[in-house]
Amino acid sequence: KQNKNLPPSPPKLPFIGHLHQLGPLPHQSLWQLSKKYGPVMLLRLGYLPTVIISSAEAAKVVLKTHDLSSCSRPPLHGPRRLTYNFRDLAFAPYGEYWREIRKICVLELFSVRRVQSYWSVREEEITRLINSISHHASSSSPVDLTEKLFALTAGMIFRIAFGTSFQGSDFNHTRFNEVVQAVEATMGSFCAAEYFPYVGWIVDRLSGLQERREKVFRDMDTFFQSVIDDHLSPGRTKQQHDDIIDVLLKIVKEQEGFGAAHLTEENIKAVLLNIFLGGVDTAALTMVWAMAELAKRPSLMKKAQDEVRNCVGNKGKVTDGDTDQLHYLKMIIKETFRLHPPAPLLLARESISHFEVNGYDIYPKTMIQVNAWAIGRDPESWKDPEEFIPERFMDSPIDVKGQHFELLPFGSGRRVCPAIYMGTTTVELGLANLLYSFDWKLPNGMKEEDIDMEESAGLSLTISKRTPLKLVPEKHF
Ligand code: HEM
Repeated sequence: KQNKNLPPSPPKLPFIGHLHQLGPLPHQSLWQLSKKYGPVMLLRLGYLPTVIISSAEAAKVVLKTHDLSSCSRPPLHGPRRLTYNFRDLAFAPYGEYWREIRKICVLELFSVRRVQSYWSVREEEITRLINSISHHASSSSPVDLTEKLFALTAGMIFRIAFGTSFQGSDFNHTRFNEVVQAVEATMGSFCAAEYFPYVGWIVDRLSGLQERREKVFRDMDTFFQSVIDDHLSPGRTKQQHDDIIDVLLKIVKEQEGFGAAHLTEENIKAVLLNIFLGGVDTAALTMVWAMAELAKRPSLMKKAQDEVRNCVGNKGKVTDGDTDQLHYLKMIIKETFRLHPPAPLLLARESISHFEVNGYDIYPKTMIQVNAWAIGRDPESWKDPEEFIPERFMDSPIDVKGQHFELLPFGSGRRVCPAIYMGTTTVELGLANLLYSFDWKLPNGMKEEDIDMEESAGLSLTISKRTPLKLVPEKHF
């Protein structure tokens, strides 16, 4: 194409293209590159043409103006096997199947009504968390908040999906955690076949990746199948509320409300995988980063505690209905999402048809990565972008639902996270209870500036804090 106007690119190396530019924290390397090459940049990752978007303005053009042209997902080798050949929601290409499964998930699994019906699960799991932290408070010993908050979200999602708690189930939750972690590690592993067609699979076979992926797939499949079989067994006692497997099994049985495609148990397992990958890490990471930012700034911590304690009084715990009034806490959460979006590059998209961004041509089958992490730090959109200032959201209309392109923790457009309500409810309730029930001190000898705010390196879809957050709780209520 003679007249094509491609986005700017850094110099590339033969064969590997720009892969060497990615570094251990790809969103940070891409942010640095965007300062030189601009908010719309073209990279070649091996053979894969990839456009990186790093400003709110360009993100709006891609995710809003040209949402339809850019809303597919690249058929990556990493997730292919683990999602039963893209029979899930998150990695499925755009088309009839994705539209139908998305409709079901939005209406049946993530609706406000459904999420509210799980209020008792949330409250019981939070009570369990508070009780376990109270043990540390009585001995004034530091508590590993990273571990506790991951246990909280895993416990909630496990019960919401499977209708039974870790404690009351026949399923070994240590085994379950191992399976989920192995899936995440495999998805995040460097996969040569992604970038080098025809020859990459040889590298993956030699490095053992293919074999590891196959093993992880078999473990995950066996686990999900045993839970499904348990739900189908005639002797099973019915729970008060349908869990996610009940809802999906009903749809598979009746095949109702689903268009041309035929749903099977494989689709249930693939969607369950999305729920575990999407639901556990994201909310836990957000709470860990928020507590770390507050521990660094005791005056903000005190302000948030005063708000929640004044609002809830002596009730003993914060419940679902209370969080609506916690305006300062909501500002803290937005500020945490701005500086620490759990999925810094969202999920990769793939263009379906030609369109233009800032005058540059984007051709079909181009991978598109929106760097939400870089956009949250863009001085064009934010004053003092590196500072943690929740008050910046006072009297501001900016929210996280995908309409304000300077703040995109859940993405935007057709592929926006379908579980925003579920995610924010968990984060709000978890943080509100931690702030209500305890005062938080730093372990002996540690100063605010000693708190490690570095991110852990890796190719995984989410970013965590490099070191676990350990704080000493003092019981308040
Ligand atoms: C703080 C919590 C959460 C954050 C920050 C978050 C973030 C995201 C992001 C950035 C995307 C990609 C959006 C895009 O491509 O434009 C996404 C998609 C998705 N999320 Fe979430 N998420 C959260 C909670 C959850 C939960 C609790 C679930 C399920 C239980 C979930 C399930 C999904 C699914 C299935 C998709 C794929 C949607 C599609 O491709 O059509 N997420 N999420």
